[in-house]
Amino acid sequence: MATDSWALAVDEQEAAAESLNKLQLKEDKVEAPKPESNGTDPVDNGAEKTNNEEEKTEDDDKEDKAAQSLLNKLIRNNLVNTTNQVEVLQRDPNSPLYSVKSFEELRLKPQLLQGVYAMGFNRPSKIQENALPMMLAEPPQNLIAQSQSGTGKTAAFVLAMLSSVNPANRYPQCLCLSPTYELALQTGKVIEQMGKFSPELKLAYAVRGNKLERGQKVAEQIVIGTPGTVLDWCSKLRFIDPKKMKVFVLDEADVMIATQGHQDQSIRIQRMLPRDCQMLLFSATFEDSVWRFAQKVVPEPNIIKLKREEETLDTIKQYYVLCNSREEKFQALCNIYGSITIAQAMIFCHTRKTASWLAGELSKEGHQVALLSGEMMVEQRAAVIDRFREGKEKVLVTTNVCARGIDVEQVSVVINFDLPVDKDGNPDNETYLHRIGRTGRFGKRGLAINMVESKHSMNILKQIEQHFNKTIEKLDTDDIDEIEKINN
Ligand SMILES: Nc1ncnc2c1ncn2[C@@H]1O[C@H](COP(=O)(O)OP(=O)(O)OP(=O)(O)O)[C@@H](O)[C@H]1O
Repeated sequence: MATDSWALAVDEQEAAAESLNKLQLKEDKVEAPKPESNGTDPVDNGAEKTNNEEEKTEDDDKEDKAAQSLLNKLIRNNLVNTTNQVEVLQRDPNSPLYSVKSFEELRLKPQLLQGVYAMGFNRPSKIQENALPMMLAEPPQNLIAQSQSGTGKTAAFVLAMLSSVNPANRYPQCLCLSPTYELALQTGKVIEQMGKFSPELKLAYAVRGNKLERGQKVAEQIVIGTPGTVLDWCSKLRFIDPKKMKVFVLDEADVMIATQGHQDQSIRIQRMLPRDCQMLLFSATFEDSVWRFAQKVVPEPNIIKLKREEETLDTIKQYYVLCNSREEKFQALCNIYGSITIAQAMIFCHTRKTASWLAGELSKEGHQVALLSGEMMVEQRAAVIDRFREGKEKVLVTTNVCARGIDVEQVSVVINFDLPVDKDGNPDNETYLHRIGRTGRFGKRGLAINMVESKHSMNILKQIEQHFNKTIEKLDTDDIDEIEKINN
């Protein structure tokens, strides 16, 4: 497998850099000054927010699905540990259900099997067990597959594409759509790695900045690209003949539909493909909007879903600490650090401003602190997470960005310096679960400590307690004996 003429040329780096910059979230906005605290007991203080519960600015850690997906790929080098079961809905329930426990059973071409093993894959993942036989079946089967990120979807459809290509034919036979330039590049890398022992198979990148001569035809058998450029190559520019496609993959459908333009372009591309082209669609999540899109793109699909493991907080001890101000919260944190041994901790703040203030204060106290926030480039975030994972820093201060997906085994304590709330100020239970789920992984015991600084945040805490039907106990951080007990 090689990328020849279409491998990104130097003069196209500009487009790449521009595209990468898009992943950089906007700069902090200056926040309006807040009124002074009246200094009364926050818990009896009405439902008002205190001066320390800053409003999030609109752009503060705006959710960027493409950035999160890229980050997950950059920081992950292994399959997500999952014991989940797969649910398979076959289009033809009469055909025997077939799943494989080994790659040999798939009767892959020897070079591909070699590629699979060279990547360090010993056996198929849960989703691959069921998806691969379906994708490699004769006649080809359409598939809509949903499973969490990191469960092996990319590897599965790459194998399906590589298997169906006829290397003797020098025109595109497999087309894969990715939502962004960077994600296309990541998938391209997997295609190159897995196709390493098949030098006759070639890959082209249909991404912005990759220009061909007028009248030229793509000779590579596999094309990976973003919807806008692929559409141009298939229609206006006619670099590709869509009628010859055998496999069409739409990857990261949930990220794709976050951009309306991409959704429309994908549908237009799909309509140019021949009826017998195999359609495969993958997504990590499946809200209604994704389903509606999937059904437009994939006719008569087989469906594979990974049943979500019930997330449980049973192994995590949860406490709250009552404070009056941001400074008191910080003091409580210092008391906790002074009393118990903490291998590694993650501390979550509501805004970037609080996070950087807290990181500064903790550094002054002599802690090795890493700060992770939304205005960093995705590559920088990945580097911070890697360092933390390696134990170079013991404390990671962060906002909601990156609450998901970070998997650091050493994290023994999660601190909600600010409780998670949604944009309307209501408790964000899902984020709470994700945050405190950073500790207590794989059945280990973990500790979660919530800082409460007003009646408002106490109400939020109570609602979180009710939602999870789990008592969150009060902790007096002025009492060293009491703090020591929580670690037992
Ligand atoms: N059968 C396997 N055995 C071991 N590792 C695997 C296997 N399949 C995939 N992997 C590895 O697991 C990681 C995640 O796989 P992959 O990227 O295919 O997941 P994904 O579900 O497509 O994730 P995303 O939703 O983020 O795109 C990769 O590092 C990949 O190399």
